[in-house]
Amino acid sequence: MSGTQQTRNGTDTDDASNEVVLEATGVKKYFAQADGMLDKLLGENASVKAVDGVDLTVHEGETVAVVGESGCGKSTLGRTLLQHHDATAGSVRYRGTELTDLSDREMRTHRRNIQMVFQDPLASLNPRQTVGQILKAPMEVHGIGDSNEERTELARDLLERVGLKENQLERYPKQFSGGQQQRVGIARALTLEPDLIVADEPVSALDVSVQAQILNLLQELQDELNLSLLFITHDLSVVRYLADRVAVMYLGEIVETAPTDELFDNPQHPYTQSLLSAVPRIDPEARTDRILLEGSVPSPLHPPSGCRFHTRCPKVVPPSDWEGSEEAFRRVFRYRTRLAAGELDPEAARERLRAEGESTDDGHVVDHLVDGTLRGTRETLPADAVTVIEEATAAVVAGNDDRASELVEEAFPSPCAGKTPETVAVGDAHTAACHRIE
Ligand SMILES: Nc1ncnc2c1ncn2[C@@H]1O[C@H](COP(=O)(O)OP(=O)(O)OP(=O)(O)O)[C@@H](O)[C@H]1O
Repeated sequence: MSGTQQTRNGTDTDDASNEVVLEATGVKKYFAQADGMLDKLLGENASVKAVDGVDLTVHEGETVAVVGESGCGKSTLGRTLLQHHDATAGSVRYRGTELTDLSDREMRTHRRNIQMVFQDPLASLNPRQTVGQILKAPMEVHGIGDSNEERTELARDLLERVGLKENQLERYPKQFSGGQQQRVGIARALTLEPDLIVADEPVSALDVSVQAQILNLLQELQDELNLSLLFITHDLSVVRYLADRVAVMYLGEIVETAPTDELFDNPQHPYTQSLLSAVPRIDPEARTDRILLEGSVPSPLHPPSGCRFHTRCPKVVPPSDWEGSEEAFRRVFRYRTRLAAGELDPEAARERLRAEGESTDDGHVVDHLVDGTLRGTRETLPADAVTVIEEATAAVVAGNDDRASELVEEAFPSPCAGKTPETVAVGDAHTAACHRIE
């Protein structure tokens, strides 16, 4: 990050004056693939690239949000930063100390400083312990408080601090509402007086009416205790008033980082733009049409080549010698993507023709699939492109999928599929990785 900005609690986050609490560089977390039959067929060395080269910095008193759809690797990133997972590669420094080099025993001391709040508070609280026991257990391990009475007193203070009553110390987690359970989860995270909290979807399991209360609580605590907060969420609307900076994650990579207001006002990456288009905006001028992304996040077992978002990107870049419009290119590129995903289904087409009493020979099936693909846009495409679509579809119907893929990959190349985009600065403290802005 460069330059100066104000954190939500009013302090400057100037590189020169504001200390870096957490600095992740090139962090990767790959999981060995489970030992199933399909996995064996896919190759022994296949690994799930859940986090794949992430750089992230959190300054003192700053809230950084990591956002992205489900399955983008956000939780894995959070857990890897906290050393709950061993990083496959990369560096994680907490106030200058390299955490990935520490032994378990050495890490235990640092855990005091970095705590986690989980999505499902009930699952993360021991049901057989009272709240008092839950709060006092970490204090005992870390030698906080000289006596049980002193620890009980500290636990009471914590409960009050998170908006619960001190007489609730003897209750069990199940006796609390969801929002109250999350308050207990937050109190537990605070027992060791950490200076960094990683909150993984802390409100997404709660009723909407309770979400704002928990977000307010986190913000109040942050102001009061000068905490740094790494806030993980799939919901961009949650971060608007909470985060100082946002890192947008897609399929294991950070694709855009910016101060929150800048990200909302001037998003650069098409993925960010599509996430933002789903956020309700009060200002009518700021409203944009909803950009619907097709499909879900691809498997991190075999992530797409080039820009990982290219298979779903509504702004995929045509090659320099493309003769049609950008819109026309995106249509043929979509065909290429569908074909690669095995979504062109000759048998379903044949069934439909049969049901309609039409001929089901290969020629008719090809025509039916091509018509479905072009759907009244034939005239808007260069003639060569139509020919390629016809030939590739014929290859699919003949059972030669490899030939079909070859044809479309050669005829409809895109820098987005061919080359990984560089992360470039697009403004003050604003970076993005997209071929459109290189
Ligand atoms: N222990 C594991 N072994 C194998 N794959 C895993 C493991 N943990 C996560 N993954 C895979 O890594 C990818 C990223 O998962 P992760 O939970 O980090 O994503 P996420 O963005 O936090 O999504 P969600 O909000 O749904 O948890 C997913 O494809 C997931 O299936």
